[in-house]
Amino acid sequence: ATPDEYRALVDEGVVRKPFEEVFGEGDGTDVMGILNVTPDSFYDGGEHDAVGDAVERAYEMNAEGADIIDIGGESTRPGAEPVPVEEELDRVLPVVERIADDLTVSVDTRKPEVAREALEAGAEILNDVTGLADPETRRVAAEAGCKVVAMDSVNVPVDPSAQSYYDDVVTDVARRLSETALQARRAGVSAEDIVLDPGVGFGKGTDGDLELLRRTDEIASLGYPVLYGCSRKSFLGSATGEEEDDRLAPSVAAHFYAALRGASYVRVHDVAETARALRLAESFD
Ligand SMILES: Nc1nc2ncc(COP(=O)(O)OP(=O)(O)O)nc2c(=O)[nH]1
Repeated sequence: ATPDEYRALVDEGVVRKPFEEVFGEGDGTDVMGILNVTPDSFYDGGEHDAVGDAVERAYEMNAEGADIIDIGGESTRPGAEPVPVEEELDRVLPVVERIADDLTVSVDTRKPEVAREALEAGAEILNDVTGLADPETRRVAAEAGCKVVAMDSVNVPVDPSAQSYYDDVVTDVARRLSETALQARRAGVSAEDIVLDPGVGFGKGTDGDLELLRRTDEIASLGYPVLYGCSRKSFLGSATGEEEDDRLAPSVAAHFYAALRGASYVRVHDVAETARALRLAESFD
């Protein structure tokens, strides 16, 4: 939407977010640093203190400019091994407990039990790739009064009977995200605690991911802060032709662009490089 179209939507009360926050000054874009506490990250069969390593990495990301540390105990990659609740708790809780007093922690989980215990241990944000599809998770978030990142994951339709009426991925994702936000609010999650995330890399295909990035401003004009998580994702490799490299440059460029087009948060592996690029974006304001 252009600023004029957006202003008209605000006047009609269609969208909630103040105009200037989406198109104007705003307070910049926050960096969410990714801290995977999964076997293929820190755990090497218990050879040495995996919790200590994770804690060290959390403080390192904070020093590099991360505003939030996103702790995940289960990979969401398609085909990844599901992790039992107890195991996910054993991976996540010790790290949350060690850093939550100093750092802003989000917990990246699909399980209400993990959400509840991580929030009790001091996490302030629930990051749910299923968009709080589980009613129990919505109850946990409402009771905790925490911030939530609700991500669109196409294989978890909010309303199973709703078909994708559009042939346009951005309209389709925007519709599902609006339904996701309404579903959370009906469960008692406050509107100002909701961050929406189009779920780049989750079932939209390379073209869909590129379109969601290109039209960040349309997702950002839904009336809620948005988070983009493009870091090192395969669509960046396909789009730039470097299939196997670490995709650092396209990841930083993607989040720089998303920030300019209205994203309030970016979820990244490479915190220092991204934080520096965002300072350039903020200098444009
Ligand atoms: N809100 C949000 N959460 C997410 N969690 C995991 C992944 C991808 O998970 P995975 O492929 O396991 O890798 P990593 O956690 O290293 O990004 N992507 C997102 C995302 O885009 N948005």
